[in-house]
Amino acid sequence: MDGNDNNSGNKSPFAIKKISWDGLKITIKLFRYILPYKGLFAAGMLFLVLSTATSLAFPKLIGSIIEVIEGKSVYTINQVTILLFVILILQALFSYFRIYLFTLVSERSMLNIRSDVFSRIVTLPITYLEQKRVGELTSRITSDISQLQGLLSFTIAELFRQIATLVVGIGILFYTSWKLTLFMLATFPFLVVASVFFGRHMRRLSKKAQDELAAANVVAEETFQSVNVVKAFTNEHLEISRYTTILGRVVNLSLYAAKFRGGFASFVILALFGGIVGVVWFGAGLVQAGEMNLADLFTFILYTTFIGASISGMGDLYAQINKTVGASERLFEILGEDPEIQFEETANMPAAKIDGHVSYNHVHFSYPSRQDLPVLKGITFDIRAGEKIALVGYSGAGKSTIIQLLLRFYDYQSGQILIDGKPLTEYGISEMRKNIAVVPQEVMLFGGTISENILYGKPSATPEEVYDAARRAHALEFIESFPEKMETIVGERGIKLSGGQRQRIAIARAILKDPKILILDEATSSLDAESEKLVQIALDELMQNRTTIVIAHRLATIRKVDQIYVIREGQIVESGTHQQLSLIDNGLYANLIKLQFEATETL
Ligand SMILES: Nc1ncnc2c1ncn2[C@@H]1O[C@H](COP(=O)(O)OP(=O)(O)OP(=O)(O)O)[C@@H](O)[C@H]1O
Repeated sequence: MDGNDNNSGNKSPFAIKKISWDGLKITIKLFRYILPYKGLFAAGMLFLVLSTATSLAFPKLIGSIIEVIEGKSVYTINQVTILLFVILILQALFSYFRIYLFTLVSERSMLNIRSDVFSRIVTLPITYLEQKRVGELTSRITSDISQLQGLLSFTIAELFRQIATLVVGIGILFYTSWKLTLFMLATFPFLVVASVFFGRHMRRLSKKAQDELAAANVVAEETFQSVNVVKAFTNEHLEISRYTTILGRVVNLSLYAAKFRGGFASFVILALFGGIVGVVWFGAGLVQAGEMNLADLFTFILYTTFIGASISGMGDLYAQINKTVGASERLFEILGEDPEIQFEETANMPAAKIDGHVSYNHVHFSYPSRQDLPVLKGITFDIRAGEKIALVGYSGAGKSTIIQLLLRFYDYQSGQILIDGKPLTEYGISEMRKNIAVVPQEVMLFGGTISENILYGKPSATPEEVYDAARRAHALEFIESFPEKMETIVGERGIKLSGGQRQRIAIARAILKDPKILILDEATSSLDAESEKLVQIALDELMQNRTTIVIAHRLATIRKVDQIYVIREGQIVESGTHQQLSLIDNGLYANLIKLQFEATETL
């Protein structure tokens, strides 16, 4: 499965595809998002037809003016001019409604696609999301969807207009003078062949430039995301040169492409006007021979320019459709992935009623991305409801992995995890996660107020409950010291909270969630004594009457737990209370204690 998933990422970024039938079908499938607005869309189409018709009537009317000048018309110049104005006004009105209606439909349907793609992304399993870069996922809901929007608000109209101009225009031309039409059409193959040739090459170049630009964006994004690391390593210079190197490639490619685009534009001018000169020459002969009148020649030339412009625009249009098909395929790939949970479930599913008895029986696991490397090799332990245990061991031993399995981020390969005697897999993912709260090592706060951040634990909580949770987490001490109190903005654009303060917010979140099972991933860095004491008191409060698993990094804090499991290379090598384990001669736990003790001594 994973291999297949990766395949799409391995395709050469420069591979240029023809618009495939399958791709088109996918794009058409996305049109189901327009269905709710089909009335508006049909009205837009009507205005498109009308505005195209009025623009096609234009050359005919100019021809009529010539007829008036030649004295061959029953109308006066003023009458024809008024008609021209009426047509102009109508065209302006029709275009206005066409643009407005198409934009309305595209904005509304894009809103739905965007939110569907976003909800699909957040409900996809971690295994899928891990393979993607954040920038890649972001560009799905930004540039790919904008591309589709372009299709709706611009490309469809252009496509229709150009095809209509071509078909109706050539029809009128045949009607006016079939001889001149055949002559004119004979010059077209040049334009068409050259358009196809140049168009294909241009697409290849612009795809390359786009890929390079995307790579540059990834560099920029990664730099901004970890700007602290960049600065701490004084690697600004490295990042700037990484970015400018890629930008240089983008510019070179674009300049190379510009040469072609320039050449193509010159060619179009030559071919188009050359064709017109040819038509004028041939047509003038026909007029002289009395086979055609002057007004028809005028009309003819105007239609020819319209048609020529349509044909030369076809290449661009093809490229647009090609890009849209690509974007739809990528969007559909995401929409076609199976989510781990239904989006409605995350909001509405109540927490499973459990006591919190957790047992692991011979659990074996390796990560999907590294299947050959067993990470857990037969983990067995039992935590009765309300008991507290700690997982201890060197970095990389598998402690966090044990927790990730409980949260169902991944599925284990063999063995069993039971909650209250029932296999974990028999519970719904959401109903089980609603019973678990995690106080992570690094607390991440969302941009917003403190109260919003605490509410993250239970979005339906009342302000009193939030206040109470903050009090029990000993967070009120610092929250009350801010002038805006609970409404203080934190996160990227707000004030920065200290590590201990952020931890107490996370504890308040967990208190509000009121879970049966609690996971404490201890912060590796120690807090100052005062903060440490407050966090510890808050944690003691939180742990009461909950099954608790502590991933312990600083052993001083776990003396009170009921049982300690020492993990080494995916196996439990020692278990017992702090007392029992510290007495084992040359035991791993005893050694870890000694190491930490020595480390604190030397500080
Ligand atoms: N998402 C992942 N994909 C592949 N391998 C992973 C993934 N996460 C962890 N591992 C690997 O699994 C092993 C166990 O990692 P784990 O994070 O469980 O260790 P840990 O005991 O929690 O370490 P630490 O104390 O440093 O957090 C490591 O070898 C790690 O490289």
